[in-house]
Amino acid sequence: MSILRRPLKLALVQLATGADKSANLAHARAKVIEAAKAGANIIVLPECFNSPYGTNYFPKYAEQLSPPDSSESFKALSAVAKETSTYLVGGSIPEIDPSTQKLYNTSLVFSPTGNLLTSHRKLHLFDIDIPGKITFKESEVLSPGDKITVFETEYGKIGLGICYDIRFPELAMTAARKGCFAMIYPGAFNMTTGPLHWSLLARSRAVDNQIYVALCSPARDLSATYHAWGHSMVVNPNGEVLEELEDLEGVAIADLDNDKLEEVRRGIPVTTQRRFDVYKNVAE
Ligand SMILES: NC(=O)CC(=O)C(=O)O
Repeated sequence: MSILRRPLKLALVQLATGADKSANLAHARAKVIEAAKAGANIIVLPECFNSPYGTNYFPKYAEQLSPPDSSESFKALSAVAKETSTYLVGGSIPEIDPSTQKLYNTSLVFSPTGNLLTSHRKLHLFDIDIPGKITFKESEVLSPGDKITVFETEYGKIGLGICYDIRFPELAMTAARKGCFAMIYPGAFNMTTGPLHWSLLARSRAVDNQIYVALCSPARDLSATYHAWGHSMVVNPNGEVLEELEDLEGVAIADLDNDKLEEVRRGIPVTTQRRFDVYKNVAE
């Protein structure tokens, strides 16, 4: 059976965001509607699309996601998924768990009827220190998630990670082995790691697993404290970039189909040549 059951249009909304949450939500709604009008079936928003990205902002912008009525962002995302009858990968937002007071970087995914399909809490926290360039420590305020996220759509299964999660090939590999045709990562690389690794990692995860990979960034805002790299992109199972934006706001739309996936897997059959008898347990 095909792992991508029928062709689809995937849209990445590289959103220009600011400090006003309600304005960000309204703007996201307008861009999702624009993408849907262009024929998109699955639409993706960026990491931290309703707030600036930075450890000092997470507590201020955090929302409780249960019950859903308590979250302005949950309601807005669900409503626009339903209004446009599209699958919506709602980027990520800072979440607070009211029972533990812990904060998470969380992505919500909605079905075309506006129902929550799944949520993913960023598994690997972005803690880096590159002297003279960038120091960022999400773990000072955030807690990590503890599960792999794969969701079912009428097109097939999709794996979900957030930004830094892409640096861990085990996650994409596990999702691919569960039958996913794509990995989607809302993300916000920066002016140091963006040029170095953004495209390389997207293409690597695609080639490793012979799947589609999509990365969706906020647009770059030089007045913000964190300068996002932008360059939202869709890569095919051969590691070729199908669509890529620059740094400004925009919508990238790519056509995904099973023929390409099968052609790549037939041509270079690594998917069926794995030697799990030799590397049974990569965690050893
Ligand atoms: N922002 C992130 O989570 C990750 C990132 O910028 C990087 O890995 O580089």
